[in-house]
Amino acid sequence: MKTGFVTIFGRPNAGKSTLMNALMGEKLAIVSPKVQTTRHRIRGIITTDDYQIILSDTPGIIDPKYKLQEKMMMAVKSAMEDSDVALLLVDANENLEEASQIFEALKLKVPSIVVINKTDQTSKEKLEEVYAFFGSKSYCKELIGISALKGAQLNELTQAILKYLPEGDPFFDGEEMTDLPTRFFVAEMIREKIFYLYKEEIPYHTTVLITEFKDKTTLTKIVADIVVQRETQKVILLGEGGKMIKQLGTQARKDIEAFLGRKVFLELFVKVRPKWRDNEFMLKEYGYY
Ligand SMILES: Nc1nc2c(ncn2[C@@H]2O[C@H](COP(=O)(O)OP(=O)(O)OP(=O)(O)O)[C@@H](O)[C@H]2O)c(=O)[nH]1
Repeated sequence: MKTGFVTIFGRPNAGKSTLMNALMGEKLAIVSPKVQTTRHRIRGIITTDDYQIILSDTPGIIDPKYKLQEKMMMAVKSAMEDSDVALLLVDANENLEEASQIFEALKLKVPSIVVINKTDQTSKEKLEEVYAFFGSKSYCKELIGISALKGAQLNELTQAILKYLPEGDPFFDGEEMTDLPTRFFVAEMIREKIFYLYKEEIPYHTTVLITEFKDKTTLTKIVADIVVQRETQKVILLGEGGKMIKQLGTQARKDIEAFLGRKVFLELFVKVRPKWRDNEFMLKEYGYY
């Protein structure tokens, strides 16, 4: 059996989370059109009779400006240290030179597959240019074009990954899909809705903390704090007469119900915690290690 750790690296918005979900056939990682949606390393486990791939989605690689972003980059680093294969994901339409510089700077010691994403919205000529560009790079063991969104060429990608995975016994039970707790995904689903519903900086100043999670006979009761940095952000989150937070709650609850497969009672509170993104203690409390 082939077993090993595969990490998806790439710049913000390359489509890492979309690829992770497409390979898993399940939505584990949250996705949004905004950059820096992913803040943690998220592990998904794919087990078949022939292989176990332990896939990691990582935050987009950036130059950190505040402590939260430093933590995000530490998540990238820790994923780097225990991978057998790296997927270097690039949006076919992004700046290739900048993407390549980042891949080079990772100084990966493991085989790297350059994965060109978003081929569904890329012209043939442009794709040829991208292939030629990465094909000549020394870190590129293998080159493959996909569309994570449309699910194109994913079998080919899996076959390419398997070529480089070592033989070994599975690390996880075949039934397990992730090593992260349910609460984590619930908080992420709320966070995803914030990325969709609120404009500009709001999602970047916000985090979500699950404070209560109780399975009752007919439903699961979930209470969460939405943490922001300033009073003005709290006002925006709530919206006029609480309109926005109500919408957020309804949308998040629907996703959580589908995820848990049972009815959910979701209660949301907005808390102001000045400068939480730069506070080591609060970052820990909110799950950023
Ligand atoms: N057209 C097209 N869009 C895609 C594809 N893959 C991802 N996207 C879109 O690109 C955007 C970013 O996708 P994500 O999966 O959140 O990207 P990410 O790399 O995880 O982003 P960060 O969290 O910023 O690191 C979303 O709007 C996706 O729907 C693709 O193959 N084709």
